[in-house]
Amino acid sequence: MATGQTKEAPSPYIDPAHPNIQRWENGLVLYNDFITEEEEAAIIAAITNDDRWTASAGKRSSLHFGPHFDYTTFATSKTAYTPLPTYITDLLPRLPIQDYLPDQATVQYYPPGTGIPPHVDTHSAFREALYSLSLGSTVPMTFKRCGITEARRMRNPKRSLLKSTGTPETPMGNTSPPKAPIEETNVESWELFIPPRSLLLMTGPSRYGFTHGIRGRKFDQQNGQIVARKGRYSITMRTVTWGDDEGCNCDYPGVCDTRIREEEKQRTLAEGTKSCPR
Ligand SMILES: O=C(O)CCC(=O)C(=O)O
Ligand SMILES: [Fe+2]
Repeated sequence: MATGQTKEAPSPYIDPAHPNIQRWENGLVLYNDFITEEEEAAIIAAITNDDRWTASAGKRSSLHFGPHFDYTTFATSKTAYTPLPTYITDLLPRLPIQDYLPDQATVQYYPPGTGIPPHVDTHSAFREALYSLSLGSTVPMTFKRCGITEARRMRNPKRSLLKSTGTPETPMGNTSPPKAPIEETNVESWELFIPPRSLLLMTGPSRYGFTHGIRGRKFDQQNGQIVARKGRYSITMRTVTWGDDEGCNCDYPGVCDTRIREEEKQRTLAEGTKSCPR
């Protein structure tokens, strides 16, 4: 159900030969029934058996595989590493893009009422394809085309990828006093209901130039019905770039960490030139 400017997702393109696959113009693809109910139950059992979970009632919690995702740098840790479990490696040969495969995964549990703030996964940290496998409950995910608001938020020093104070509960790390809201009109923003057992793939603009996030609600309005959310697990799978920072030419400099770092470097140089006594 639309909230503010957020609308329902536009109609996807569906190839009649593959009715389970929905594609959007911005590069988003949803593979419905990517896994069976039996596979879902087995994966949930394996996830819940992991002895690294710590009690955090009523909060989103996560487990990391491959190089651990670091919520202070919004990239992967250079030191913390856990091998991918077989319930993830077994899925790799079935992923739609086989040119390169995920080597990092974050498993998250969302109790009803929790979500994840809108964010763009760090451009420089991961290759293009981002996957999210959903288990347990349908949730609406909001996709918003990035504009001035996101560019400003990404440049907030408290959020900065270099000086971030972000925590797992605030991946955008934006903890400063709110600035005057920016008037944005006609910004593309829509909610897509993501069912359990589906695989979401973000590529192109949906990966680089749209935020994605989940509002923390206990109930959702879906097709005119109020539906209680259940607990949801997701497995986000990504391919680490391993520090091959070759600059970036993406079409979204406003939310590109590589460009922001370059801006900061230029600003520091300019300030150094100004203060340098002749
Ligand atoms: O839970 C999800 O499906 C998405 C999680 C996500 O966006 C992330 O971990 O970056
Ligand atoms: Fe994400």
